[in-house]
Amino acid sequence: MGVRTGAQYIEGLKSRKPEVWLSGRKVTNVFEEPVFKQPILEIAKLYDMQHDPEYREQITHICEETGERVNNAFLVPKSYEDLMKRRAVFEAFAKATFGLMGRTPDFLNVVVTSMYHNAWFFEKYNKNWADNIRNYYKYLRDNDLFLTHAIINPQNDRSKSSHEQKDMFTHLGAVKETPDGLVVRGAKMLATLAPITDEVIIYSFPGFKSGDERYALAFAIPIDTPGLRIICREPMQDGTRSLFDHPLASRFEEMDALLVFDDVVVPWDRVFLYNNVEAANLLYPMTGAGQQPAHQSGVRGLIKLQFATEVAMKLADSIGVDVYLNVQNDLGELAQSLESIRALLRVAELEYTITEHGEAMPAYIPLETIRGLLPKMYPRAIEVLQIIGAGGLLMSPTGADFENEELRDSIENYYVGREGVSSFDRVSLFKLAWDLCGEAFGQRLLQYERYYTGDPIRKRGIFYNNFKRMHSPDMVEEALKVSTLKKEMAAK
Ligand SMILES: Cc1cc2nc3c(=O)[nH]c(=O)nc-3n(C[C@H](O)[C@H](O)[C@H](O)COP(=O)(O)OP(=O)(O)OC[C@H]3O[C@@H](n4cnc5c(N)ncnc54)[C@H](O)[C@@H]3O)c2cc1C
Repeated sequence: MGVRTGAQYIEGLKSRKPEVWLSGRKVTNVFEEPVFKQPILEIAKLYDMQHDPEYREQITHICEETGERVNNAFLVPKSYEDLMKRRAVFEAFAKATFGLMGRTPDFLNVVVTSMYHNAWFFEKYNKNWADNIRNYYKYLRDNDLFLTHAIINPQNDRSKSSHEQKDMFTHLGAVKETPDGLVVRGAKMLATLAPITDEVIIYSFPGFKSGDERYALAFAIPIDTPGLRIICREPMQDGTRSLFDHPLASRFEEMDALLVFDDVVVPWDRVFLYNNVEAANLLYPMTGAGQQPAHQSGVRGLIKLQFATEVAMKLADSIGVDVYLNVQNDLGELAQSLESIRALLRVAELEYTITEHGEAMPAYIPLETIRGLLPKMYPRAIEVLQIIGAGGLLMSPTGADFENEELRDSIENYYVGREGVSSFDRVSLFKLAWDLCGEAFGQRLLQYERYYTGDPIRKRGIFYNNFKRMHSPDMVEEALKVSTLKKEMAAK
């Protein structure tokens, strides 16, 4: 089939009946559910972009194997030019969503593409696993599917490993083997956008210990597989809020969910790894499943930071406070953060390496530096928005107030900004800013930036250990050479 349209994506959703729980009730029709409707339409727009002459050549290519047009997320990058083709789709999708949707289809399609190219890793342990990941990649690519993923065990007792939890199947684990497939039971988190995807892929961050064999798993199944229950967190909007009052929160909410597997049968041809602690721990670092999507996250993070910076600049300008040094200082800081991330991303792309298996890999150090800095820079951008908007963020009337004749004079007089900024423009802008920095929607966006790629504290620890391994302190050794004391002592 090759690239789908938005309508085909929606048809796919309508053809499935996943078990989705939302605020205490079972959702019977995902597409008609108000909470999901607008986010579905936003994702559908991304699928339509693949056919739009403005984007088509930049974000898709003709697949050598099938002759069909497919998304660049499915391109195995072998050169700098290929990395740029992938960047084009990351950037186009991120710009279309202002960087506010992190798990757009390109994210996990890049993960599976990288696993496919590194099927040698699976082959080391089991030939069937390698065949399965190769076939799965082709299935995804040729049907242009949208995945969610759940790679974290639920937060129960973090001081104990999976096999030490009170219940053997609190964390997702294998129950038994059957001729039809592997039976799995237990939970995984935090499957963003799960209700509106086609399939789910399960794998894990490293950290399994001996005794955790049954939890050392990787597989993918359709999102409506019997026994798979999707329990959504409380929604942050009810799907009926006006676009004027909530221009972002009403459109871009990414639902997060806990996945519960109630004796789900995973067909054997969908099992990529099982019962092997070593393989489960090495999957993430050895297959590019961590590093390749960091390119997508870096591009997406840059656009999101750019968006927050632009909103802050426009907000300050609209009420004339950017004449003050303190405000210029805060805005200058955001602009410098933005430029730092932009530069790091370029370095990651320009300093790419080719792995021994022929895959172009954006550079680890700058990508991980982005991952380490954004969880500090983005919350700071949100703080600056709150500081500059101050009380004005809490005085916006609603769209309904604008439409009421009786209030017209008051609204037109008292909500205006600096000269040339009408009350309508000023209030619209402040509402946009409040969605980002005040609404529960905005707080989730902030929490996403802190945690979407794992615990930033442990990530930075891992980064430092890798940096230390890759970086010898030559300058210090050079500086210490001037002292002759060591030689004199050795001579004695
Ligand atoms: C908005 C959002 C969307 C997400 N989307 C997805 C998704 O689509 N798919 C997915 O799989 N995951 C997703 N995640 C989950 C994300 O991967 C995790 O939040 C992240 O890995 C951190 O794990 P945790 O939340 O369980 O925190 P924990 O690991 O429980 O950490 C909680 C606190 O305890 C500390 N801590 C815990 N264990 C240790 C330890 N061993 N050593 C030192 N300190 C420790 C941490 O530093 C942290 O402060 C999402 C998260 C968020 C917030």
